[in-house]
Amino acid sequence: MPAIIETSHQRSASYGLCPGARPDFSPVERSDLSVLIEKNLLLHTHAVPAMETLYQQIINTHNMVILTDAHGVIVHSLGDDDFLEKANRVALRPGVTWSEQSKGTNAIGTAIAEKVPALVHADQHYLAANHFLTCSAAPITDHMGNVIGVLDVSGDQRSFHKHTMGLVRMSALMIENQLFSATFENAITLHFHARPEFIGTLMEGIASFTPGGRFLSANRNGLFQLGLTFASLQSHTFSSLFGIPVSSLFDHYRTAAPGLLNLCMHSGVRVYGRAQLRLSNGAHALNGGDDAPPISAPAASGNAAFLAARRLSGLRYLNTGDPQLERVIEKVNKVLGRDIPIMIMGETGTGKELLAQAIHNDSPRAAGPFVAVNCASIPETLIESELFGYEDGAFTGARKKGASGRILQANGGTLFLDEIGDMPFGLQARLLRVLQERMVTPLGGSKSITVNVELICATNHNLRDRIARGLFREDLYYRLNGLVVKLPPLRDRTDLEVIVKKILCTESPRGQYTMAPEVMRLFQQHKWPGNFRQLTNLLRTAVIMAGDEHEIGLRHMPDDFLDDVGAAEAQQSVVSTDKLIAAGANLEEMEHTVILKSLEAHGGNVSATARALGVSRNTIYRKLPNLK
Ligand SMILES: Nc1ncnc2c1ncn2[C@@H]1O[C@H](COP(=O)(O)OP(=O)(O)OP(=O)(O)O)[C@@H](O)[C@H]1O
Repeated sequence: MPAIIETSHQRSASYGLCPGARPDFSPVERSDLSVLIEKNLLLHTHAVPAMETLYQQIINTHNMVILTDAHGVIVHSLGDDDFLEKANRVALRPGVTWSEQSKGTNAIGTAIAEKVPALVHADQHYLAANHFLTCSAAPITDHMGNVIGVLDVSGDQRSFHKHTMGLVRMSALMIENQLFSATFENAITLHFHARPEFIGTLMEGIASFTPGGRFLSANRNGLFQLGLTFASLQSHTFSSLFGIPVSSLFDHYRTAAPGLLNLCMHSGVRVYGRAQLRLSNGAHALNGGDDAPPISAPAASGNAAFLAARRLSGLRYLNTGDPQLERVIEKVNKVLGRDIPIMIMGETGTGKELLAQAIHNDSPRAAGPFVAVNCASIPETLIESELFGYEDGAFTGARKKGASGRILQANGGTLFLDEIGDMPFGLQARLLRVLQERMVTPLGGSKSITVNVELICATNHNLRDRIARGLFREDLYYRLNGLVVKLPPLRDRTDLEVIVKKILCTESPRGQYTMAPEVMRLFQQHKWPGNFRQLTNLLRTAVIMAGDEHEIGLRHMPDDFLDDVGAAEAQQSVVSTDKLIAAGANLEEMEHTVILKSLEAHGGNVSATARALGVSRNTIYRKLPNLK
């Protein structure tokens, strides 16, 4: 008999239980049962979906799935009818307690007593009346490590299956992780694992920190990976555990970088991570995708922790030393909170949305919602209902209860209309009316609702040009352009090196990567048509390519980038060949010059040079035998 069962039998005897005795079957009163469910509501809410999924795995196997509270009282059960009848005979039903004190050795009671998963099979049960059972139970713990309930699968002992225990443990873990995610408000949470593919799975570690970086708690796998007990973690902070400031985690979250953070734990073990911010109104957003829900306002304004978290994404974090951008920030700062619409111009990827979010975060409306709408990405037929909302049954396909619309959702906060130049002409008049009257009327509705939104628009079109072509209303244009600011494209910024360092730091917060000078030179020359979006993606890939190497060189650059810069190089060479021709150089000399120039640009990397010039490496070696 396993040691855990033997110890449990001794405990059962010490409770004065007799193996042959008829156990106490009396369930609690029905009314007490509702109090019990009420008391365990959070556990019940998160456990029921997991129990249903678990039940689907074991359906028709003469088993049942059971949830108990911390004392072993059954709160909820699901089971096969034929087995339920048998189970009833031993009172495996809601309201009955299965603690060891009441039933002797059994999986539920023993899991609670030992705080570990327990499998109790047939005659391992203390009471002879329960020998026909086989039971697998796993305790469910809260964020402090306290057992708050037990998940159990019990069935006829002839139906024993060796995988049942594994299923129960995984389901209990799933419930714990869900409870953990619902626990902390105003916290930044790190989801981490040594293997990136495990993030988002049951195996991930989850650790929550206050916005100031103080450790709050970690789930079971988080504690395991950190290698510290819950008690000893209480004195830790994000930076004492991961060696970087918690602001890096916010930075990663703020830039919505789809890549994972590469972190080094205090133990020296490397892990990958992703940040999640949970705010006091229950709104949360996972980084890593355009479909992340917008952050909306907390119920009560003035929440210090919430505002602290927001400020970490403010305007001053965008200022990396470029004088043009400094002027933009200066101007914007002057109109903050003055009810002046801001129009942001700039090429794609120059950070228009990030600037709009930073303006909101620094404005007196920071505690209100920030709602972003991209007018170019919503089909013309849907944009009206998306913006203005609609009443019950306003059009075919409308949701039964209607929808509030994005303008109303931004009430009390900021509405960011991206690509405003693409707003259908017909709707522009409606938008103008909303801005002038500060009222919105949902589609199909007759009542107007007062709204109070700060408006920020962005465009990369020349709106004057669109007005001249009859595509944009002049009156709306004048209503929108209170303060017009222009974000410089990356190629015109003087702070490229700082930007690169900042992005590298976000991608790999320990700052272990530097750029090879020849790559930086190419970066300075490149036109960056995709601006920040292109640069961020390129660096993200380069960091992965570099792996354990500390310097990012040309060999870590993607081919399309090398092709682009190669083509530009070649063009520059053509210009200089004019000079060579004028100087009377022959073809061979010109070829030498072009190859040498390209080699220089590629830091002497023959493969990159060959790729850029569209020839094989052998050709390069043949033309420049001294290279070998
Ligand atoms: N200053 C910055 N530092 C780091 N990353 C930035 C910065 N500005 C923008 N980015 C990143 O570049 C990407 C594009 O930014 P954003 O969406 O704000 O640009 P945009 O001008 O609104 O683009 P579009 O015109 O295509 O909508 C985002 O992933 C953003 O996180």
